[in-house]
Amino acid sequence: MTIPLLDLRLASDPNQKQALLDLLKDCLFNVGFLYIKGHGVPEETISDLSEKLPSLFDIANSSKSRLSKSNSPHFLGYSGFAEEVTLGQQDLREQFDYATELPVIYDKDDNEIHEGKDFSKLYWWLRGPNQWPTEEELPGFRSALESYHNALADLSYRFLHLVEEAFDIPLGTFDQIFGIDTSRQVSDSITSSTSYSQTSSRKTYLPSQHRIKLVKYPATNDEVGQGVGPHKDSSGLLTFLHQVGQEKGLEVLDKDGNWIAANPIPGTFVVNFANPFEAATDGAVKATVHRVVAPTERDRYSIPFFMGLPPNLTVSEIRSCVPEAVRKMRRDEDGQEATENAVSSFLDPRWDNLGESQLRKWIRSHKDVGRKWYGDEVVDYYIQ
Ligand SMILES: O=C(O)CCC(=O)C(=O)O
Ligand SMILES: [Fe+2]
Repeated sequence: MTIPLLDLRLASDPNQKQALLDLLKDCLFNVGFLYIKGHGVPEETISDLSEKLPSLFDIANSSKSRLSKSNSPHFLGYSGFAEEVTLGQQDLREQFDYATELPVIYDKDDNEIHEGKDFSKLYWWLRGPNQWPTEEELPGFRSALESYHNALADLSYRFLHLVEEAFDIPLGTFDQIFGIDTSRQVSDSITSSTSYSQTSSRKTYLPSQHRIKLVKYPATNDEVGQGVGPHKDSSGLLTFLHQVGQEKGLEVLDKDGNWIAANPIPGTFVVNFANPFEAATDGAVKATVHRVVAPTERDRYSIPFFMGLPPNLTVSEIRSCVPEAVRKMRRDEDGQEATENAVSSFLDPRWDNLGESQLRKWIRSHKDVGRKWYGDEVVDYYIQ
């Protein structure tokens, strides 16, 4: 089985656009992952950030400690080699987590009223500033990362407009949940001939927090190891992954349970569908299971961008953007019960707000940070 490669430039060619949308539908409903090219992100924006990664991971240990995630209630910053665990096994990688630069809006004192087991507003504390190396430590890093962030956010909105077209729903249906006017991208680059729906005023959301991970998988010198264990992404709706250089290791699970290599292809991003997408579509689009086999000879670097969702968005609200015709596809295939099981593993009704599932995810993968900032009672509640 080969992973489809979609050229997004075909979206602006009236003769080829339908073929692109048909292929996208196949990726959404049958394959589960894809590469994209012709995505409009300038090559220099990608290389400016990618080429700084070796120096970023080579900064002094004292700088890494200063930037440690344990300093951040927002789970932003550095985590050391093999500090994260997937499926009970250590991941052989180190990473820096960054996000849309946002001010802290969470007020701890305001939330003291939530006593007992009501932690339902704590997720606002995930929003907050990044931890940056100084200009002396890594010249130009912050501006390279911010440019990359902005370009990928723009790409994610444009890509979502194509998904809307593949779902046969009005262009701009999802715009209302991003709290910004994405109509500019619609007219700029996807199409000028299709109309899009006006954003509704029923509920407004603050701008999303997108997340970017900068990852290094050091060469293991011939030992086979787990770079990152099999998982579905849950930090947003869609993931756009840039694999730096030619190091292999990424594998995706196909419908028949086979691991398929998703080797780097220059000029492309790999696109994954994340858990909230699976929930929004009632399992019609399944979240992609993937893993990374640790490289044996040369270090491997990668940059996943996770398209964020507003934390106070509920699963039922995002579901209401997806038409019944799409959501029932999974039900027709597997029956009602299978749908419920697939979706409930991610979204327990106890944490219906996406923000709460995010907080739970971060606490589960970094319990020490959780205990330090959120306390034992909260951590024990979420890891049960
Ligand atoms: O490094 C990669 O290629 C994939 C990383 C990944 O799947 C993740 O961080 O969620
Ligand atoms: Fe992932």
